[in-house]
Amino acid sequence: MSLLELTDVHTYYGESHILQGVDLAVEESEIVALIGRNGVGKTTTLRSILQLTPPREGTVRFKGEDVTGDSTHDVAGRGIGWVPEERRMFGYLTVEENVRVAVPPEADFEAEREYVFDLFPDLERFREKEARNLSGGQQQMLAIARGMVGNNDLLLVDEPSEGLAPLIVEQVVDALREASAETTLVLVEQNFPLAMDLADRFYLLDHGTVVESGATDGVTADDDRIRRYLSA
Ligand SMILES: Nc1ncnc2c1ncn2[C@@H]1O[C@H](COP(=O)(O)OP(=O)(O)OP(=O)(O)O)[C@@H](O)[C@H]1O
Repeated sequence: MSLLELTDVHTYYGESHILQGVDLAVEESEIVALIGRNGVGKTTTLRSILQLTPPREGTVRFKGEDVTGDSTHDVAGRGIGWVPEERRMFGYLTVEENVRVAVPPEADFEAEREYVFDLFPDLERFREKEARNLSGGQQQMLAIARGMVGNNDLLLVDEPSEGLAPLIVEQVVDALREASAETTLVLVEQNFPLAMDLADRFYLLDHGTVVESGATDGVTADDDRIRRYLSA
């Protein structure tokens, strides 16, 4: 049984048929990258998993259970964390307060704080700093930390390297590697070499379906089967 399984998922925004039968599976402790041009449905796939935009057809299974049509709150509560593209944090709250608001009421805040600060010691140094005063890389790290809170078994990360300078991207990659020792990762990533470097496997999307997939080992952007879907 796979940790996450999407079968023939069709998702719409109004009348726009965005996902047109997505099939994918993610095994425990893997890092899986979703790649493809702008607008092919990568973010929509993450939204479909979380039931933020529930699929109209097909099924999403997590830990063997069909979660299609469940509330996002319930799906997340089963152990799925989300790091949205826009990072969504509270700018006027400190790093520590941002972690605090991510901790579910029933969880132990002290334990969760220790867990994320152990994982990301840089954040501990900035714990009193307001999130709006962090650098882009530090904000991304905080967003990842917030996604890790609650002992999630799966973390969905949307465009972690977007808008970051190369040196900062390296820090974020390190943070994701730290995270992956603890949890399974599915990431949407536009930076193709980075996606191949970080992930174990990839799914290449085009027009709302998976057109290629496999191990990332040795795959380059020059690969014919990749190039025709990535170049404009
Ligand atoms: N809320 C929405 N309402 C209507 N259409 C949407 C909405 N969000 C996204 N779309 C459209 O759905 C399609 C897929 O978007 P999606 O964000 O999943 O693409 P993506 O592969 O993640 O690309 P990007 O890197 O641009 O985010 C696009 O054509 C986009 O314009």
